[in-house]
Amino acid sequence: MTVKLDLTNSGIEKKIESIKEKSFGALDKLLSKTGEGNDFLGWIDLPENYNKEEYDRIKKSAEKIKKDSEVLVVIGIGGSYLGTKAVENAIKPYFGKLDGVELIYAGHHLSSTYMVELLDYLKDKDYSLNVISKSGTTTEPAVAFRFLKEAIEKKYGKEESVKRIYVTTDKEKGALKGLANEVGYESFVVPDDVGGRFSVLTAVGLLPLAAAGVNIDELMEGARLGRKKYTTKNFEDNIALQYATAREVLYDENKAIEILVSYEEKMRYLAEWWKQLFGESEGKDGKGIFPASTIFTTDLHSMGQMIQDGVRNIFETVISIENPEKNLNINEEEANLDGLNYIAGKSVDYVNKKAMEGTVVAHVKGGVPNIKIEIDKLDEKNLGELLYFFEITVAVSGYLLEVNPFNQPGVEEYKTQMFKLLGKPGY
Ligand SMILES: O=P(O)(O)OC[C@H]1O[C@H](O)[C@H](O)[C@@H](O)[C@@H]1O
Repeated sequence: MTVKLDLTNSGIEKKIESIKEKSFGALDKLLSKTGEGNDFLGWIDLPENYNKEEYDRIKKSAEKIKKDSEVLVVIGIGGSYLGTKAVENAIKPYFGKLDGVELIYAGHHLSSTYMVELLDYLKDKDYSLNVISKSGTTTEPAVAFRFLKEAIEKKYGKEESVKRIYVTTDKEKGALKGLANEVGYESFVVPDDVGGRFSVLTAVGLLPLAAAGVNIDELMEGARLGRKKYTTKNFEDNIALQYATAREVLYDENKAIEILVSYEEKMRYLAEWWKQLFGESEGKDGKGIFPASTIFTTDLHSMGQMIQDGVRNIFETVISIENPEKNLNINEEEANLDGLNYIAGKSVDYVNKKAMEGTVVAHVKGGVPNIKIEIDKLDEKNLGELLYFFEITVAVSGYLLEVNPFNQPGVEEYKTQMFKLLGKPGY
């Protein structure tokens, strides 16, 4: 077992028994494709059932990008960039990069300052663009692409720039597809039945990740393992089902906020990806657990007070990484002026783990139930499995909540209001 679940500090182990059957029903609905949103279930079989020709083309394009570019600008928002950023940040070293290009993100907000500074930064870099939008019509990446396309064409000329632009979008719909067809950009497909927030294991995530030097074969292998484990119709063996059930019980007990906690800074963006996955899937019809995230021990010094003593509507889900990639021991110092000799001979990770254990005790005592997810180490394979684990969990959770986990009608509201203010035709 690579991903493990520990519910001993959740305080609800007995209650889980009582809704086990309901959870089974939810998983069954998902796997038999009879629930709401069943036209968006392509992600379930994706680890096995993906387009092999396209997968090879992704690898070839990644090699070409590595050869002719120092930077790949990933243009996308929401599900079109968060999975990439989550995996990239979890895998790459803190300082420097893997054996691949530097990924720079664009089109994930509308900061004019960012765009000016990015265009300036790219001036003396060799770069390529990967514009990613399932709908092909999202404003933020469209605006960014307009600027970046102009810049790349100016730098390399029309002909060469076409070979440096990669488009990932719907197979036939949307403005981006139209443009790609017209100009002849190398294109990749976001399958119809895979929603944006479930698309990290399609070309959406795989092309930029491969270009950055992430091992996408291992990522897919992990997801394949996840598919075997988390589609199992056996409660005792299926920890995604157990996690979804625990969340449902806690929500029934008015724990309306879930904080995803990690003690590893590299997991910051995995939590951002998780927030979109859970927030967009569950938050509807006046229901849903609000997904939040913290990195400890950093945020214990800022959010710790609120978690320990504030409104008791929180539970925590801690992702613990058993073995850090790297570790170092704290040395003994004769003078001991900093008073740290009591931990001399211990490793930094040992201190981190004790902080984790102590925090669990403190928060549980303070009325914050704790769920622990454990992985043995942070690598592509475990990440692939973890991504898939969360995807199954959120689908089952959504059905338990009796919402459609696969749409996001609420997101349209801000767009409508913004378009009205901008004077977009038809609004
Ligand atoms: O890939 P796109 O179609 O550009 O969508 C990007 C994102 O924006 C939308 O507004 C949705 O709420 C997200 O689910 C989606 O991931």
